[in-house]
Amino acid sequence: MRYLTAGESHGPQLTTIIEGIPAQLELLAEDVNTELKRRQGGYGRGRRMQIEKDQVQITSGVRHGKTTGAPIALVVENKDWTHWTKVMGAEPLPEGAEKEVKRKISRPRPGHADLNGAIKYGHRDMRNVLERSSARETTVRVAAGAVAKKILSTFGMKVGGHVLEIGGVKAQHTQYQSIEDLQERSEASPVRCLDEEASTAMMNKIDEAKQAGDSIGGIVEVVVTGAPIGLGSHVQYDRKLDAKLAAAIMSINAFKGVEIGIGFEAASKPGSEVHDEITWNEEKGYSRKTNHLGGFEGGMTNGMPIVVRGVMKPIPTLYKPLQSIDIESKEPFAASIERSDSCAVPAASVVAEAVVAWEVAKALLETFGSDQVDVIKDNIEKHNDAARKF
Ligand SMILES: Cc1cc2nc3c(=O)[nH]c(=O)nc-3n(C[C@H](O)[C@H](O)[C@H](O)COP(=O)(O)O)c2cc1C
Ligand SMILES: C=C(O[C@@H]1CC(C(=O)O)=C[C@@H](OP(=O)(O)O)[C@H]1O)C(=O)O
Repeated sequence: MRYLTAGESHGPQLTTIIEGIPAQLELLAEDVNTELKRRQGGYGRGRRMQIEKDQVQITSGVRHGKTTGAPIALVVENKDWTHWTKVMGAEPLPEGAEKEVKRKISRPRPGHADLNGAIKYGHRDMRNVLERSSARETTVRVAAGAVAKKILSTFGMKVGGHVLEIGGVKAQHTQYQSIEDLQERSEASPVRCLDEEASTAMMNKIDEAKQAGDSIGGIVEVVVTGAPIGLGSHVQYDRKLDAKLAAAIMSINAFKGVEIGIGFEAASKPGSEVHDEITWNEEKGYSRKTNHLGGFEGGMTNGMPIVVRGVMKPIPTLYKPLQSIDIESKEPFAASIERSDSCAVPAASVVAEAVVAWEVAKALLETFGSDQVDVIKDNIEKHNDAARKF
């Protein structure tokens, strides 16, 4: 199972081609659109999200609501494209037309990909970098994640995500009864936080940051339930599923850290308070009294819920200018900008769900086969039965 994405932030569309999805999986455009809508929401977003109304077109690999086993192509249009056709066209500009299009971007933003990308690829117009480094790309990663979520739900696994912290405001009440409870309550909060009091304080923080021309980051958490024991493997470094999840979270724009389970807290605790004691009964088989390690030992799932956290830095584009250097004049300047998000942590929690779902679904198919749904289902049932009695 693999996918690539293509598309620029202000180009005509974003595309993903997904390979290795089993045949006979029920998949509707609506399954994808629900996730796209969730990613567009969340308090703290800028004006761009009022322009876009993300909707997927499934152009390959699905027929009459079911996957065929062929590559799946998903396309999402950029509504903003109509304002950018001249600036972003693929054809060479006609003579004299350069003046009509916006001037070259020569002023890199601290914290964004602008300067490094310009030097690496030799672009004196940094638009060639920012168009692709933009988190607009996460639209189609969420689309691919929606397909992964469909695989997981078909085999009894569920994914939920929520926000734990924004701009230093920490959620105090993060307990949930079930994954459905987590999903419902995070959906009801404009910042996707389970703690109602903290939600309000987070929104106030976002307003304050916006008024001050600043931006803020935060922490998100993703939970996956129902994973069989043994996804991933201890036998080779590049088969450890916890490592793949860490890379997936770090691949999201602006993410700077990852924790599995209690993560960094483990540094200050004795082993007796970190390792999860093992139990067994006939009905459930092996289980754990606690889940400090977030569902992983030896790079493999242990049957407990997978718990992954990620930290997002504040958005780099600021209305309050930071100093930078114009690459043409080599003079310092204070950046001025047209529009940006002030906080995208709630939206990023949806992206985090998608990338985690993708890695877990991929590991699931690596272990149990990838051609057709019913065969995979049988394989999982047999495995779960054997693990219970083991
Ligand atoms: C959902 C989402 C929305 C984002 N919106 C913006 C934005 O409006 N302005 C901005 O400068 N960066 C935004 N970012 C962050 C940048 O894309 C990111 O900082 C940039 O690609 C550089 O990568 P790095 O921060 O991982 O080094 C957003 C990130 C995410 C996940
Ligand atoms: C378009 C999206 O996010 C964009 C991510 C982004 C960035 O620099 O990462 C910059 C902004 O784009 P623009 O400059 O066009 O306003 C965000 O709106 C999206 O999430 O769909």
